[in-house]
Amino acid sequence: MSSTELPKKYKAVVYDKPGTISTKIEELDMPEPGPGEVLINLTHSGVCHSDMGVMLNAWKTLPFPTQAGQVGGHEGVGKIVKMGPATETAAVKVGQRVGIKWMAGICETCEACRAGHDASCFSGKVSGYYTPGTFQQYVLSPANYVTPIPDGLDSAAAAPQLCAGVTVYSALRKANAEAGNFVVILGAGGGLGHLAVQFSARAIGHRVIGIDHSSKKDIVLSSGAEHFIGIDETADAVAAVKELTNGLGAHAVLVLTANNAAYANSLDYLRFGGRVVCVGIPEHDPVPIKSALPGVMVAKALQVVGSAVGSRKEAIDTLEFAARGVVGTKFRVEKMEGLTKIFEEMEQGKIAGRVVIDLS
Ligand SMILES: NC(=O)c1ccc[n+]([C@@H]2O[C@H](COP(=O)([O-])OP(=O)(O)OC[C@H]3O[C@@H](n4cnc5c(N)ncnc54)[C@H](O)[C@@H]3O)[C@@H](O)[C@H]2O)c1
Ligand SMILES: [Zn+2]
Ligand SMILES: [Zn+2]
Repeated sequence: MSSTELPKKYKAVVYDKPGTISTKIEELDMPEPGPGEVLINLTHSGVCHSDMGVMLNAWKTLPFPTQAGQVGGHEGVGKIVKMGPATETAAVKVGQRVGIKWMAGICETCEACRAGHDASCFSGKVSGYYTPGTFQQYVLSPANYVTPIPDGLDSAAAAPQLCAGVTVYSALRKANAEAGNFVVILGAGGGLGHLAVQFSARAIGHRVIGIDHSSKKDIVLSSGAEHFIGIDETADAVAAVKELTNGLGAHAVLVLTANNAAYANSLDYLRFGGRVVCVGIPEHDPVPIKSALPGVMVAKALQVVGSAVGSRKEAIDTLEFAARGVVGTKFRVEKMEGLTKIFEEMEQGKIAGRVVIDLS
Protein backbone atom coordinates (compact mmCIF):
# COMPACT_ATOMS: atom_id res chain seq x y z
CA MET A 1 0.00 0.00 0.00
CA SER A 2 1.47 3.39 -0.91
CA SER A 3 1.14 6.27 1.53
CA THR A 4 -1.35 7.99 -0.79
CA GLU A 5 -3.84 5.17 -0.17
CA LEU A 6 -3.70 5.51 3.61
CA PRO A 7 -6.96 6.60 5.23
CA LYS A 8 -7.01 9.95 7.05
CA LYS A 9 -8.64 8.42 10.14
CA TYR A 10 -8.42 5.01 11.78
CA LYS A 11 -9.79 3.11 14.79
CA ALA A 12 -8.18 2.81 18.23
CA VAL A 13 -9.34 1.51 21.61
CA VAL A 14 -8.59 3.88 24.47
CA TYR A 15 -8.87 3.76 28.26
CA ASP A 16 -11.65 6.30 28.75
CA LYS A 17 -11.83 6.01 32.56
CA PRO A 18 -8.41 4.96 33.93
CA GLY A 19 -8.73 3.42 37.38
CA THR A 20 -11.69 1.31 36.21
CA ILE A 21 -12.15 -1.41 33.61
CA SER A 22 -13.51 0.66 30.75
CA THR A 23 -12.47 1.08 27.11
CA LYS A 24 -13.92 2.94 24.17
CA ILE A 25 -13.33 2.96 20.42
CA GLU A 26 -12.21 6.29 19.01
CA GLU A 27 -11.30 7.59 15.56
CA LEU A 28 -7.81 9.06 15.47
CA ASP A 29 -5.93 11.06 12.85
CA MET A 30 -3.37 9.14 10.81
CA PRO A 31 0.06 10.04 12.17
CA GLU A 32 3.03 10.90 9.97
CA PRO A 33 6.31 9.04 10.66
CA GLY A 34 9.04 11.43 11.83
CA PRO A 35 12.77 11.08 11.21
CA GLY A 36 13.92 7.52 11.90
CA GLU A 37 10.35 6.24 12.31
CA VAL A 38 8.10 3.81 10.48
CA LEU A 39 4.30 3.70 10.31
CA ILE A 40 2.86 0.21 10.89
CA ASN A 41 -0.60 -1.05 9.95
CA LEU A 42 -1.30 -3.35 12.90
CA THR A 43 -3.45 -6.43 12.35
CA HIS A 44 -3.25 -8.10 15.78
CA SER A 45 -2.50 -7.28 19.40
CA GLY A 46 -2.35 -9.59 22.37
CA VAL A 47 -3.91 -8.46 25.66
CA CYS A 48 -1.48 -8.74 28.58
CA HIS A 49 -2.27 -8.50 32.28
CA SER A 50 0.18 -5.56 32.40
CA ASP A 51 -2.26 -3.60 30.21
CA MET A 52 -4.78 -4.05 33.00
CA GLY A 53 -2.25 -2.90 35.61
CA VAL A 54 -1.69 0.28 33.57
CA MET A 55 -5.41 0.87 32.89
CA LEU A 56 -6.33 0.40 36.56
CA ASN A 57 -3.33 2.36 37.90
CA ALA A 58 -2.90 -0.75 40.02
CA TRP A 59 0.88 -0.74 40.38
CA LYS A 60 2.52 1.13 43.24
CA THR A 61 5.58 1.44 40.99
CA LEU A 62 3.86 3.44 38.21
CA PRO A 63 5.50 6.87 38.27
CA PHE A 64 2.47 8.77 36.91
CA PRO A 65 -1.23 7.89 36.70
CA THR A 66 -2.49 6.74 33.31
CA GLN A 67 -4.40 9.47 31.49
CA ALA A 68 -7.84 9.17 29.85
CA GLY A 69 -7.47 8.63 26.10
CA GLN A 70 -4.40 6.40 26.45
CA VAL A 71 -4.18 3.74 23.72
CA GLY A 72 -2.97 0.61 25.54
CA GLY A 73 -1.36 -2.58 24.27
CA HIS A 74 2.17 -3.86 23.75
CA GLU A 75 1.96 -7.14 21.83
CA GLY A 76 1.39 -5.80 18.32
CA VAL A 77 1.98 -7.30 14.88
CA GLY A 78 1.46 -5.64 11.50
CA LYS A 79 3.06 -4.46 8.27
CA ILE A 80 5.18 -1.40 7.67
CA VAL A 81 3.25 0.93 5.35
CA LYS A 82 5.42 4.05 5.36
CA MET A 83 9.00 5.01 6.16
CA GLY A 84 9.80 8.41 7.66
CA PRO A 85 12.75 10.57 6.62
CA ALA A 86 16.26 9.37 7.50
CA THR A 87 15.36 5.67 7.37
CA GLU A 88 17.40 4.86 4.25
CA THR A 89 19.81 2.70 6.25
CA ALA A 90 17.11 0.96 8.34
CA ALA A 91 17.11 -2.84 8.33
CA VAL A 92 13.36 -2.96 7.58
CA LYS A 93 11.28 -1.92 4.57
CA VAL A 94 7.71 -1.19 3.48
CA GLY A 95 5.62 -4.36 3.34
CA GLN A 96 7.65 -6.17 6.01
CA ARG A 97 5.86 -7.77 8.99
CA VAL A 98 7.12 -6.49 12.32
CA GLY A 99 6.23 -6.54 16.00
CA ILE A 100 5.92 -3.96 18.76
CA LYS A 101 6.73 -4.96 22.32
CA TRP A 102 6.51 -3.41 25.81
CA MET A 103 9.54 -1.24 25.29
CA ALA A 104 8.57 0.93 22.32
CA GLY A 105 11.82 2.85 22.03
CA ILE A 106 15.12 3.11 23.88
CA CYS A 107 17.92 5.63 24.38
CA GLU A 108 20.75 3.25 23.33
CA THR A 109 23.17 5.03 25.70
CA CYS A 110 22.15 4.42 29.35
CA GLU A 111 23.83 1.79 31.51
CA ALA A 112 21.04 -0.75 30.91
CA CYS A 113 21.07 -0.24 27.12
CA ARG A 114 24.85 -0.52 26.96
CA ALA A 115 24.70 -3.75 28.97
CA GLY A 116 22.25 -5.28 26.46
CA HIS A 117 19.33 -4.94 28.88
CA ASP A 118 17.41 -2.58 26.63
CA ALA A 119 14.09 -3.68 28.18
CA SER A 120 15.21 -1.83 31.32
CA CYS A 121 16.27 1.37 29.48
CA PHE A 122 16.27 4.19 32.03
CA SER A 123 14.44 6.53 29.64
CA GLY A 124 12.67 3.98 27.45
CA LYS A 125 9.21 4.60 26.04
CA VAL A 126 6.59 2.07 27.10
CA SER A 127 4.02 1.00 24.50
CA GLY A 128 0.57 1.66 25.94
CA TYR A 129 1.69 3.95 28.76
CA TYR A 130 2.37 7.59 27.80
CA THR A 131 3.18 6.25 24.32
CA PRO A 132 0.29 5.14 22.06
CA GLY A 133 0.19 1.34 22.14
CA THR A 134 -1.02 -1.51 19.95
CA PHE A 135 -4.79 -1.48 20.55
CA GLN A 136 -5.09 0.52 17.33
CA GLN A 137 -4.88 0.01 13.59
CA TYR A 138 -1.78 2.15 13.02
CA VAL A 139 1.23 2.87 15.22
CA LEU A 140 4.56 4.67 14.88
CA SER A 141 7.83 3.07 15.91
CA PRO A 142 11.54 3.76 15.65
CA ALA A 143 12.61 1.88 12.50
CA ASN A 144 15.55 0.31 14.30
CA TYR A 145 13.56 -1.03 17.25
CA VAL A 146 10.82 -3.11 15.63
CA THR A 147 11.04 -6.91 15.88
CA PRO A 148 10.94 -8.71 12.50
CA ILE A 149 8.31 -11.50 12.41
CA PRO A 150 9.62 -14.72 10.83
CA ASP A 151 7.90 -15.89 7.64
CA GLY A 152 5.47 -18.71 8.24
CA LEU A 153 4.54 -17.62 11.76
CA ASP A 154 0.88 -16.61 11.91
CA SER A 155 0.44 -12.96 13.01
CA ALA A 156 -2.19 -13.72 15.66
CA ALA A 157 -0.01 -16.47 17.15
CA ALA A 158 3.08 -14.23 16.99
CA ALA A 159 1.56 -11.29 18.86
CA PRO A 160 1.66 -12.79 22.40
CA GLN A 161 5.28 -13.81 21.89
CA LEU A 162 6.17 -10.09 21.84
CA CYS A 163 5.53 -9.78 25.59
CA ALA A 164 4.38 -13.05 27.18
CA GLY A 165 6.82 -15.17 25.16
CA VAL A 166 9.94 -13.04 25.43
CA THR A 167 9.26 -12.31 29.11
CA VAL A 168 9.16 -15.95 30.15
CA TYR A 169 12.06 -16.89 27.86
CA SER A 170 14.18 -14.19 29.51
CA ALA A 171 12.98 -15.14 33.01
CA LEU A 172 13.88 -18.79 32.43
CA ARG A 173 17.36 -17.77 31.32
CA LYS A 174 17.71 -16.13 34.74
CA ALA A 175 16.28 -19.08 36.69
CA ASN A 176 19.61 -20.85 37.17
CA ALA A 177 17.95 -24.24 36.56
CA GLU A 178 19.30 -26.97 34.33
CA ALA A 179 17.62 -29.66 32.24
CA GLY A 180 16.07 -32.22 34.58
CA ASN A 181 15.68 -29.70 37.43
CA PHE A 182 12.30 -29.01 39.04
CA VAL A 183 10.74 -25.65 38.18
CA VAL A 184 7.55 -24.41 39.84
CA ILE A 185 5.49 -22.04 37.70
CA LEU A 186 2.93 -19.94 39.58
CA GLY A 187 0.15 -18.74 37.26
CA ALA A 188 0.96 -21.59 34.85
CA GLY A 189 -2.31 -21.35 32.91
CA GLY A 190 -2.13 -17.63 32.13
CA GLY A 191 -0.77 -15.83 29.09
CA LEU A 192 2.79 -15.87 30.37
CA GLY A 193 2.36 -19.09 32.32
CA HIS A 194 1.33 -21.46 29.53
CA LEU A 195 4.24 -20.26 27.37
CA ALA A 196 6.62 -20.56 30.32
CA VAL A 197 5.56 -24.18 30.80
CA GLN A 198 6.32 -24.83 27.12
CA PHE A 199 9.71 -23.12 27.10
CA SER A 200 10.67 -24.71 30.40
CA ALA A 201 9.54 -28.27 29.65
CA ARG A 202 10.04 -28.48 25.88
CA ALA A 203 12.86 -26.09 24.99
CA ILE A 204 15.02 -26.53 28.11
CA GLY A 205 13.90 -29.86 29.54
CA HIS A 206 12.91 -28.86 33.07
CA ARG A 207 10.49 -30.94 35.13
CA VAL A 208 7.64 -28.46 35.46
CA ILE A 209 5.16 -28.26 38.30
CA GLY A 210 2.43 -25.85 37.21
CA ILE A 211 0.28 -24.13 39.83
CA ASP A 212 -2.94 -22.24 39.07
CA HIS A 213 -6.69 -22.49 39.59
CA SER A 214 -8.04 -25.97 38.78
CA SER A 215 -9.90 -24.55 35.75
CA LYS A 216 -6.45 -24.19 34.09
CA LYS A 217 -5.42 -27.82 34.58
CA ASP A 218 -5.84 -28.85 30.92
CA ILE A 219 -3.86 -25.99 29.39
CA VAL A 220 -1.03 -26.46 31.92
CA LEU A 221 -0.69 -30.20 31.37
CA SER A 222 -1.09 -29.95 27.58
CA SER A 223 1.65 -27.30 27.58
CA GLY A 224 4.05 -29.89 28.95
CA ALA A 225 3.92 -29.70 32.75
CA GLU A 226 4.74 -32.96 34.53
CA HIS A 227 2.43 -32.10 37.43
CA PHE A 228 -0.41 -29.69 38.09
CA ILE A 229 -1.47 -28.32 41.48
CA GLY A 230 -4.85 -26.54 41.71
CA ILE A 231 -4.69 -23.82 44.34
CA ASP A 232 -8.41 -24.21 45.01
CA GLU A 233 -8.07 -27.99 45.46
CA THR A 234 -4.89 -28.23 47.50
CA ALA A 235 -4.73 -26.98 51.08
CA ASP A 236 -0.93 -26.84 51.18
CA ALA A 237 0.71 -26.35 47.77
CA VAL A 238 4.17 -26.10 49.36
CA ALA A 239 3.78 -29.53 50.94
CA ALA A 240 2.51 -30.89 47.60
CA VAL A 241 5.61 -29.57 45.80
CA LYS A 242 7.89 -31.07 48.48
CA GLU A 243 6.21 -34.42 47.98
CA LEU A 244 6.72 -34.27 44.21
CA THR A 245 10.40 -33.38 44.61
CA ASN A 246 11.60 -36.10 46.99
CA GLY A 247 11.06 -33.84 49.97
CA LEU A 248 13.60 -31.30 48.76
CA GLY A 249 11.67 -28.61 46.91
CA ALA A 250 12.13 -27.00 43.49
CA HIS A 251 15.32 -25.61 41.98
CA ALA A 252 13.52 -22.51 40.74
CA VAL A 253 10.18 -20.74 41.02
CA LEU A 254 8.76 -18.36 38.43
CA VAL A 255 6.06 -16.03 39.74
CA LEU A 256 3.86 -15.27 36.74
CA THR A 257 0.83 -13.78 38.42
CA ALA A 258 -0.08 -10.40 39.89
CA ASN A 259 -1.63 -12.21 42.85
CA ASN A 260 -0.02 -11.19 46.14
CA ALA A 261 -0.79 -14.54 47.75
CA ALA A 262 1.40 -16.29 45.16
CA TYR A 263 4.40 -14.14 46.08
CA ALA A 264 3.85 -14.54 49.81
CA ASN A 265 5.04 -18.15 49.98
CA SER A 266 7.08 -18.30 46.76
CA LEU A 267 10.37 -18.90 48.62
CA ASP A 268 8.92 -21.81 50.55
CA TYR A 269 8.87 -23.97 47.39
CA LEU A 270 12.65 -23.78 47.00
CA ARG A 271 15.32 -26.29 47.85
CA PHE A 272 18.82 -25.33 48.99
CA GLY A 273 20.39 -22.86 46.55
CA GLY A 274 17.09 -22.25 44.76
CA ARG A 275 16.03 -19.09 43.02
CA VAL A 276 12.75 -17.18 42.75
CA VAL A 277 12.34 -15.15 39.57
CA CYS A 278 9.92 -12.24 40.10
CA VAL A 279 7.95 -11.44 36.94
CA GLY A 280 4.34 -10.84 38.00
CA ILE A 281 3.70 -7.30 39.16
CA PRO A 282 1.69 -7.19 42.39
CA GLU A 283 -1.41 -5.03 42.23
CA HIS A 284 -2.73 -2.56 44.80
CA ASP A 285 -1.10 -3.23 48.21
CA PRO A 286 1.75 -5.73 47.82
CA VAL A 287 2.46 -8.06 50.74
CA PRO A 288 5.97 -9.09 51.79
CA ILE A 289 7.40 -12.44 50.69
CA LYS A 290 6.71 -14.40 53.87
CA SER A 291 9.92 -16.38 54.20
CA ALA A 292 12.23 -13.72 52.83
CA LEU A 293 13.75 -13.43 56.25
CA PRO A 294 17.49 -13.02 56.20
CA GLY A 295 17.89 -16.15 58.35
CA VAL A 296 16.07 -18.38 55.86
CA MET A 297 17.91 -16.81 52.95
CA VAL A 298 21.23 -17.47 54.66
CA ALA A 299 20.51 -21.00 55.83
CA LYS A 300 19.26 -22.21 52.45
CA ALA A 301 21.43 -19.93 50.25
CA LEU A 302 18.34 -18.71 48.44
CA GLN A 303 18.19 -16.06 45.74
CA VAL A 304 15.48 -13.70 44.52
CA VAL A 305 15.89 -11.95 41.17
CA GLY A 306 13.66 -9.68 39.10
CA SER A 307 13.14 -9.92 35.35
CA ALA A 308 11.69 -7.24 33.08
CA VAL A 309 10.37 -8.43 29.70
CA GLY A 310 13.47 -9.24 27.61
CA SER A 311 15.99 -7.69 25.27
CA ARG A 312 15.51 -7.17 21.52
CA LYS A 313 17.84 -10.11 20.93
CA GLU A 314 15.74 -12.30 23.24
CA ALA A 315 12.60 -11.19 21.36
CA ILE A 316 14.12 -12.34 18.07
CA ASP A 317 15.19 -15.65 19.63
CA THR A 318 11.72 -16.15 21.15
CA LEU A 319 10.04 -15.70 17.76
CA GLU A 320 12.41 -18.28 16.29
CA PHE A 321 11.26 -20.84 18.86
CA ALA A 322 7.65 -20.01 17.93
CA ALA A 323 8.34 -20.19 14.17
CA ARG A 324 9.91 -23.63 14.63
CA GLY A 325 6.84 -24.76 16.56
CA VAL A 326 8.73 -25.52 19.78
CA VAL A 327 6.29 -23.21 21.57
CA GLY A 328 2.87 -22.05 20.46
CA THR A 329 0.41 -19.62 21.98
CA LYS A 330 -3.01 -20.95 22.88
CA PHE A 331 -5.31 -18.06 22.09
CA ARG A 332 -8.75 -16.96 21.04
CA VAL A 333 -9.40 -13.99 18.78
CA GLU A 334 -11.78 -11.13 19.61
CA LYS A 335 -12.71 -7.82 17.97
CA MET A 336 -11.68 -4.38 19.25
CA GLU A 337 -15.18 -3.85 20.63
CA GLY A 338 -14.63 -6.76 23.02
CA LEU A 339 -11.70 -5.32 24.96
CA THR A 340 -13.64 -4.24 28.07
CA LYS A 341 -15.14 -7.72 28.40
CA ILE A 342 -11.71 -9.31 27.94
CA PHE A 343 -10.33 -7.25 30.84
CA GLU A 344 -13.31 -8.23 33.00
CA GLU A 345 -12.64 -11.91 32.28
CA MET A 346 -8.94 -11.39 32.96
CA GLU A 347 -9.64 -9.82 36.34
CA GLN A 348 -11.79 -12.80 37.26
CA GLY A 349 -8.97 -15.17 36.27
CA LYS A 350 -11.13 -16.78 33.57
CA ILE A 351 -8.72 -16.57 30.62
CA ALA A 352 -6.66 -19.66 29.82
CA GLY A 353 -3.72 -18.68 27.60
CA ARG A 354 -4.11 -15.40 25.72
CA VAL A 355 -6.75 -13.32 23.99
CA VAL A 356 -5.63 -11.65 20.75
CA ILE A 357 -7.49 -8.72 19.23
CA ASP A 358 -8.11 -8.70 15.48
CA LEU A 359 -7.62 -5.03 14.60
CA SER A 360 -8.93 -5.18 11.04
N1 LIG B 1 8.12 -8.57 34.48
C1 LIG B 1 7.67 -8.38 33.26
O1 LIG B 1 8.41 -7.94 32.40
C2 LIG B 1 6.25 -8.71 32.90
C3 LIG B 1 5.88 -8.84 31.55
C4 LIG B 1 4.58 -9.22 31.26
C5 LIG B 1 3.65 -9.41 32.26
N2 LIG B 1 4.05 -9.24 33.54
C6 LIG B 1 3.14 -9.50 34.66
O2 LIG B 1 3.03 -10.91 34.78
C7 LIG B 1 1.78 -11.25 35.39
C8 LIG B 1 1.06 -12.29 34.55
O3 LIG B 1 0.64 -11.72 33.31
P1 LIG B 1 -0.33 -12.55 32.33
O4 LIG B 1 -0.63 -11.66 31.19
O5 LIG B 1 0.21 -13.89 32.11
O6 LIG B 1 -1.65 -12.67 33.28
P2 LIG B 1 -2.89 -13.68 33.16
O7 LIG B 1 -4.02 -13.00 33.81
O8 LIG B 1 -3.03 -14.13 31.74
O9 LIG B 1 -2.42 -14.95 33.99
C9 LIG B 1 -2.27 -14.94 35.38
C10 LIG B 1 -2.56 -16.35 35.88
O10 LIG B 1 -2.31 -16.39 37.29
C11 LIG B 1 -3.29 -17.23 37.87
N3 LIG B 1 -3.34 -16.99 39.32
C12 LIG B 1 -4.06 -16.06 40.00
N4 LIG B 1 -3.81 -16.17 41.32
C13 LIG B 1 -2.93 -17.18 41.48
C14 LIG B 1 -2.28 -17.77 42.61
N5 LIG B 1 -2.50 -17.33 43.85
N6 LIG B 1 -1.43 -18.80 42.39
C15 LIG B 1 -1.20 -19.26 41.14
N7 LIG B 1 -1.77 -18.75 40.03
C16 LIG B 1 -2.63 -17.72 40.21
C17 LIG B 1 -4.55 -16.89 37.08
O11 LIG B 1 -5.53 -17.91 37.22
C18 LIG B 1 -4.01 -16.80 35.67
O12 LIG B 1 -4.05 -18.05 35.01
C19 LIG B 1 1.05 -9.91 35.54
O13 LIG B 1 1.31 -9.41 36.82
C20 LIG B 1 1.71 -9.03 34.51
O14 LIG B 1 1.59 -7.65 34.79
C21 LIG B 1 5.32 -8.91 33.88
ZN1 LIG C 1 2.96 -7.62 28.72
ZN1 LIG D 1 18.64 3.30 27.58
